[in-house]
Amino acid sequence: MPLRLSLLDHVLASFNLLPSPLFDTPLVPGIAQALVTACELNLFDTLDHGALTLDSLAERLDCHPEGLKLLLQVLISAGYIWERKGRYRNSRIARRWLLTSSPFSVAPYILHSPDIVAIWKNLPAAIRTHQPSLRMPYEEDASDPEVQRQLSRHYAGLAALASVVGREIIYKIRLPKGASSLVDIGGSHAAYSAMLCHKYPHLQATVLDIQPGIEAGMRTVERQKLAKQIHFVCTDLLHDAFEQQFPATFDAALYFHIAHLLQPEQNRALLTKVIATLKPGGQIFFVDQIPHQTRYSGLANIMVQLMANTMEIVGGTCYSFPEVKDWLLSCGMEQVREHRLLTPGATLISARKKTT
Ligand SMILES: C[S@@+](CC[C@H](N)C(=O)[O-])C[C@H]1O[C@@H](n2cnc3c(N)ncnc32)[C@H](O)[C@@H]1O
Repeated sequence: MPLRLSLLDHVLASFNLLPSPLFDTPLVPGIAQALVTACELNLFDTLDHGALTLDSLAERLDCHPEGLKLLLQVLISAGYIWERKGRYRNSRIARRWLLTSSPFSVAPYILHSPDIVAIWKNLPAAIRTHQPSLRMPYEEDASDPEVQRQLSRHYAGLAALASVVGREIIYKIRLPKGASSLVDIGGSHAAYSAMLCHKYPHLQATVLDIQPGIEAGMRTVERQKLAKQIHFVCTDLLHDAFEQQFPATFDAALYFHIAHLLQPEQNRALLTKVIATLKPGGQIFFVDQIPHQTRYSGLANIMVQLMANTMEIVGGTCYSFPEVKDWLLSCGMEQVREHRLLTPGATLISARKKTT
């Protein structure tokens, strides 16, 4: 965690004797930049095979030792690096969450985070006008090399996030008995479909997305050798009648992190099409940042609130459980249930398609 307060800091802060707003900025953004810089330099992976002295680490990272020392000091204070007798090594946090070799690595999301921070520069305009001032990244011209790089960071970041939050979600998902087919709406990187295919080896998953998303998904499929189980269909979810290609075809649908991108009427229209692709009794699994479901976690609260602010800038929003439930019931679903997750910031909702 970036801000590690000593007991004295805590006591002074609790008596309101410290200028706490100065910790939120510029301290936290400064620590964030140090972390992004370390990931861009590949610092944590370089320390994966053991502790190194400043000079040998600087040589491997092609940095000046005196410059690198300053960065290391911040990373030590923030809890990412340990130093002993002049040798530097990864902390437990860095080993679990930042190494390419770790199945829990969120490093790709850290590398993507400056793109999110750049969106926040438009927050004042969005708050004043309650109008989007930027387009969604998916609406940008995907033939532009800079947009391609940005989308590639975005999908890699989302896939990394899936490796963290996905385990708990996939553990909680119980597909209908004998289920053999799944549609993953806007599934792009295919990480959730891949986890479900590992859990249900007879499952066939179809990922619907735009071409740049599919390219990210194909990399996952190739890495995890799932070409026989995961297939891709390039479609515009909002404008194409994909449900005509798949009438009552699937046992289950994933609708993960899609709702917050869309207006309520768009969600209702898209869900209607998705549900038309489900067999009677088929299930939909919905994951998103849901406000008011997170009273148990301060972290979850702030994550959902920041997501709502981000979406305000690009024309989306975060929806409450009653709103989602209302869409699902009006689209012919029943048994709408909310499943609490320990991982902060996401909520799983499941529902079943009526059989009559
Ligand atoms: C926020 S991401 C969610 C990705 C994935 N479901 C997850 O939970 O990590 C939204 C996804 O919707 C896809 N998408 C956005 N607009 C789309 C459209 N009009 N047609 C098809 N896919 C779209 C994006 O490419 C992206 O993969």
